[in-house]
Amino acid sequence: MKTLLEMSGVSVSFDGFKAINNLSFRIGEPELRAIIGPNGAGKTTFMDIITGKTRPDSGTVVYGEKSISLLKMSESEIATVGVGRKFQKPTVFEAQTVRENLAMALKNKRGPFDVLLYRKTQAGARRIGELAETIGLTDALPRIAGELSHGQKQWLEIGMLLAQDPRLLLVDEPAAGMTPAEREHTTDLLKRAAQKHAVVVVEHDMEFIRRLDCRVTVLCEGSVLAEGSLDHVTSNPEVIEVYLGR
Ligand SMILES: Nc1ncnc2c1ncn2[C@@H]1O[C@H](COP(=O)(O)OP(=O)(O)OP(=O)(O)O)[C@@H](O)[C@H]1O
Repeated sequence: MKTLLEMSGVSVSFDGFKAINNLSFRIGEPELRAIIGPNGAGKTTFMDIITGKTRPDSGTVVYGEKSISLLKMSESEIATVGVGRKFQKPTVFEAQTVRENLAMALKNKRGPFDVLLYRKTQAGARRIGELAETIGLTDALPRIAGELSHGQKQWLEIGMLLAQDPRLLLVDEPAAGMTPAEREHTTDLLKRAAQKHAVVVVEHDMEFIRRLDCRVTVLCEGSVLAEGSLDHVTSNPEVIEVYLGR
């Protein structure tokens, strides 16, 4: 597995408080990685640094074969090189159908006016079909997105991110507000996405993480406290003390 993103010695302070403290992290492509840690551990800040929303005070973040520095790029440039982010709250176009949402999200090199045209091309229709299958919304394609359940909206948004062919997908607390059946579907979906992409999932729900069955990074006070299989990290006394034992 080749490395897609490597963060080394990254620190960031907010008003003198070190939210990220000499953090080093590496993810391969493809790979599925879960990030856990107590409140305030720096999980959101970690993702903000990758997407360019927060600039670190020191350290490096390099990406891709050419090891380009993400720290020199704007948020939109970082998105263009293939970093997609899914926030906790779903943001789909509620008044459009599932099919239209996916069509709008498809990478379209011909400009915005051709979006609906693209939908009608064979390649576009095939890709929409594939995406719908990946996210388990094939039967829902003609439905208005606003009528979907919370879980279905989350899957649609993941599909919209996948439509843009990201190389790295950052997913923030996907299990929140989902039914047990929706959570199960979501873990399957993320595992499928991680066969081709690098996928980082920040989540508190340990059952969800167990189902992801992937390498886990434990963050604490802005640094990596432990890393490895879920069984490995959850048997670490320090992890039990700061996170699990509370
Ligand atoms: N813009 C900011 N200004 C000041 N402090 C901040 C800012 N962003 C984050 N912090 C602080 O940095 C620390 C890390 O926050 P962060 O949101 O990254 O943690 P987290 O692991 O995502 O927590 P949670 O699990 O609660 O979402 C916290 O103590 C937070 O209060």
